[in-house]
Amino acid sequence: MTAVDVSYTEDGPADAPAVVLSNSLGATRAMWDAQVPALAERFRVITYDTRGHGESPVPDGPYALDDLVDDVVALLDRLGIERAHVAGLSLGGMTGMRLAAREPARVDRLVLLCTSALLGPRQNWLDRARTARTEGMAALAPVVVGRWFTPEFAAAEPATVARMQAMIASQPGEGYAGCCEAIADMDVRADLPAITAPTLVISGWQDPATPPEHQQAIVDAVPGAELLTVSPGAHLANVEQPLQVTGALLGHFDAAGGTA
Ligand SMILES: O=C(O)CC1=CCC(=O)O1
Repeated sequence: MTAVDVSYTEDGPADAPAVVLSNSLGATRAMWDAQVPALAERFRVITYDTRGHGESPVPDGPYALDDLVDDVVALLDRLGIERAHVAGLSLGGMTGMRLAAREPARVDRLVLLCTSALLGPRQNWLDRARTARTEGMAALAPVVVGRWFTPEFAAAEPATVARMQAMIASQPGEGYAGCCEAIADMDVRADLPAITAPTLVISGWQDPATPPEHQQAIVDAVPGAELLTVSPGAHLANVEQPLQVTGALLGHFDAAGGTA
């Protein structure tokens, strides 16, 4: 499949080092709203909607992980960016791992949040894709959002949870299904030793979707990778723990030098 022109937003100084943020399945670039203002003080921040999500094109699925990587490379080319720091959560992290292994010259430093190098069972993803196509996203949204936050956060922040559930429900069924199929066939374990970008891996201690042992496996395989575990935190740890995660992103990317 050829790359699509994904929809994106730029924040921060155009001449600062670039940071690209890649969203999770069922989310849009708005999932990074808590991180962008602080990052944009020092970096040229590009958030985008993964194909099949938000305002990006929705080609017919299935998609492959390499399609999602091709879209990021095309975005970097479109923006004239040779090399960027990259952070991705869950599906975004899968894209980040494959991008960093396949196109090492394009990735400076890497942050992988609440993600996995192999996320089975395959049939579950194919079943979820079928539900998205036949019943629509409103059928999936309540279950999916239940994995995004700890019960304590959900009780304390019902408006945030409602907003996120609405975000999931508004995704195109075909686009969501195509990305489920990309996850079904995704296995980047062999890519991990080839990642040369300095890598920080972030776990949500209470994440039921990609539990911490998935991130530990990534840390064990990526040369020099470091692990940060946030708690309490479930799958969308950047939303539940915005200060800690934003600080970690800044610290990791700043180590390469940003705009003072
Ligand atoms: O939706 C889920 O179950 C969690 C998830 C897996 C990949 C992703 O991006 O989110």
